Amino acid sequence: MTEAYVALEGGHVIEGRGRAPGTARGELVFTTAYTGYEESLTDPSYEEQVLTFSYPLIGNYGVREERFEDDRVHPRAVLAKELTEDVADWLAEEGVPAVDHLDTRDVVTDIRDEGAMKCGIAVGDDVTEADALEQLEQCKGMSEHTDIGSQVSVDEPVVRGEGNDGETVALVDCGAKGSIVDSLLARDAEVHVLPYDATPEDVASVDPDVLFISNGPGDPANYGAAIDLVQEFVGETPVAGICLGQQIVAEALGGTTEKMDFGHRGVNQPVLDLESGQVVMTTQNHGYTVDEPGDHLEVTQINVNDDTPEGLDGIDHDIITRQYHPEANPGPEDTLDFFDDVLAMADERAQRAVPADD
Ligand SMILES: NC(=O)CC[C@H](N)C(=O)O
Repeated sequence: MTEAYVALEGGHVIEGRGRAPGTARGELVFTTAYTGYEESLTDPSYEEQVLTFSYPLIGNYGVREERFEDDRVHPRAVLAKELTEDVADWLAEEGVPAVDHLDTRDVVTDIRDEGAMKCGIAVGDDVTEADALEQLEQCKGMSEHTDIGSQVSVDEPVVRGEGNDGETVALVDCGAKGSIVDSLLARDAEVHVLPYDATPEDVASVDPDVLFISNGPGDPANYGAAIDLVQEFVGETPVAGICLGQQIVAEALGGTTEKMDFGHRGVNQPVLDLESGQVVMTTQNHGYTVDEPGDHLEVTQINVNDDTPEGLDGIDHDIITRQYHPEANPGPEDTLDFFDDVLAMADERAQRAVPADD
C-alpha cells in the first residue's frame, strides 16, 4: 500500500491510504457537501487549500467534464473516508495528492475545534512522516498568498456571448466558477471576462451595464485592484458580487471583513431573507465573511446558523451581492433569481443611459 501522511498544524501526523501520489501543503478545510464533488474539486476558490470531504463516499457517480467549473483541479490535495477509483485516477492524472481511509470525523472535529489550519501532505511509495512535516513547515496562511488572483484569473479579457442582445456585464474574474458565466449567458447577457487586476480604463472600454465581481480564493484584502474598481464605478454603474465579490464590495465601501474559524462549505447552508422571511438552501464555499457592512450597504440576508451576512444591498447606490453561490452548481436551485435581479438592475441603468426621444 502506498504510504500517506497528513501533518496537521501543531505537528500531529495522521496516516491514511495513498490514492494519488505527490506532496502538497495548504490550508486544511472541510466541506459537508454530499454531492457535487466534481464542482468542488474544480472550483477556483479552493486554490491553496486542502479539501476534506466529510461525506464518507466520494466519486460514486463518476467523473464527467460537463460538471467541471474550470479546466483543472484547484485544491492542493484531497482527504476523504473513501474515494472511488474514478476520482482517485482523475486526481492522479491532475497531479493532486489524495488520501483516503482517514477517519474524517476526527479531521473535521479538529478543524471545528482549532479552526482551519495549515497542513502538509506526503503520498507515495517511499515517503515518510518527515516529508509531510517538511511540507507543513513551508505552508503559508491564506492571507499570505498576496497575489493569489494571478493563479486563477484570465490573463487577457475574453468576451463571451458576443452580440447577445441582453445587458453588457463586466465580470472581474478573481477565479470565477464557469457556471456564473453560464448563468449570465443563459439570460442573454454579453459577458466581458476581465483579469482580476483590470484597470478602470479596461472596464470603461466595455461600458458595462453592471460591474460584477466574481468569487475567488483567499483574503479579499489582497484584491486591491478590484476594490479600486468598485470605488471608481459605484454610483455610475450598478455593482454585483458573489462570495469574494461580496467581501470586496464591502471592503471598497467602508465595511470590514474577517476570517471565520472554519468557514461555510457545503450544499445545505440555510439563508434567511430578512424582508420576505423566506429561508432558502444554498451552496457555499468561503472562509472569510463581511464583519461590518459600513454605511453604504444594508444586510438583506443572513445565515440561519450563525447570523453572518449572506446578502447586501446598496443604501444609496445600485448594488446587490451574495455571500453564497446563487449559480447553484451542484444546486440546490433556490437562488437562481439572483441573476435575474442583477440583470434587471443593469437593465434599468441601460434604459437610463439611452437618450430620450424628442
Ligand atoms: N468562494 C469564494 O469566493 C470564497 C471567498 C473567499 N476567498 C473566502 O474564502 O471567503
